[in-house]
Amino acid sequence: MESLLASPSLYRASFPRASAARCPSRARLVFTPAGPRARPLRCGAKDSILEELAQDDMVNAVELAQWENGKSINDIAASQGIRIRRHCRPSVPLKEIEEELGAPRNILEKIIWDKEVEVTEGHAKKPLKEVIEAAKQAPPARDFFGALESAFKRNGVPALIAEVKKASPSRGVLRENFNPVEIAQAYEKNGAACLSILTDENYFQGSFENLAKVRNSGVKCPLLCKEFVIDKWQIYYARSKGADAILLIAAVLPDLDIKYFLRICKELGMTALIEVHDEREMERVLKISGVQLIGINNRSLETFVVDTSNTKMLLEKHGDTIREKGILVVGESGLFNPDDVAYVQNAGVSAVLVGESLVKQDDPGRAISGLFGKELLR
Ligand SMILES: O=P(O)(O)OC[C@@H](O)[C@@H](O)c1c[nH]c2ccccc12
Repeated sequence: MESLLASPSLYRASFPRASAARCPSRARLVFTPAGPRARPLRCGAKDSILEELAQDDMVNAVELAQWENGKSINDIAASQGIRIRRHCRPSVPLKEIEEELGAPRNILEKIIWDKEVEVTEGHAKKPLKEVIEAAKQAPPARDFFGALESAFKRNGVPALIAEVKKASPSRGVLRENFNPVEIAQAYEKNGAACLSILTDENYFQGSFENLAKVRNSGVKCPLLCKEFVIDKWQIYYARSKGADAILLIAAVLPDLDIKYFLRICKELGMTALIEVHDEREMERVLKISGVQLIGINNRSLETFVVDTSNTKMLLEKHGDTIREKGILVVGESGLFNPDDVAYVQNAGVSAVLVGESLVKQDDPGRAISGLFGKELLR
């Protein structure tokens, strides 16, 4: 079976620089998703993306050493300050996993544990090869980053990424009569630069079907697939359904995974929105080359606490580096009125990601001028 949770950390044994002789010890240590006896690791197999990363010196010595020593993904993550653990065994009943790891420590960890199961099912339904092929057949990706840049210039207020969001674990159902296409069209008509479509079903009542429907409805805005990405399969799948951009959450993904997934996005012509919430995540992400777009989430996905001063605090500290690198920043979550938008704009964002305050109103399209205090030009 193909490596099911295909994050690069689980590809250690197939890393081209790793010698075959050392594979057996790594094979014992590497967590394979279906359990320790799942399959022999393919020692000699190549992963061209990792090969490229290594050649570009994107993979640093510490990362290489971690691989070669067969460190588990949770150890690597913890060494980078990541608190979210993976269980890596989607076919094992959750009860058994909880006996070993304890209950999920917070909602984000729970979401990720469920996502591991979901992604494995996805692989079984549609093998990676097929998904890659479908992604390559899809019409070309639209320029998500460019759309944000030009909308910011055109309007003089942060470009809007308007979110098509039915529900969330913190707020429950936001809109009963939920028609994703109608909402998307209303957003576009009223000046949204880009749209964000939630695809997680379990916690946000979203779907890939919604993404495809919006893409096929004639909406021209570039689309962000709002997903909890842990595996490259999801990126190809999102592209095959029409996504132009994908969210990568630094609280969940070790550096190497971010680098690896960025490379896939580049290959597919997609933009990656890298989400950070705290100082440590921001520092990690700023060290990764090729990052164009950073989202600062004002909401902690671990506690649900929303605090817009988070954007200000992180930009006060890192604004200079961000400007030097030409990175564009998106202020995410908890924005309700023109004062909120002005506050994050003054802090230095060029775009905002807004769901609740638009989707809850009778007319989500008209809600846009209320949010900005003026009409947006398209
Ligand atoms: O509905 P709000 O508070 O306007 O937030 C939108 C968006 O920022 C939020 O949905 C979000 C930001 N990052 C995420 C990661 C996963 C799920 C959801 C999110």
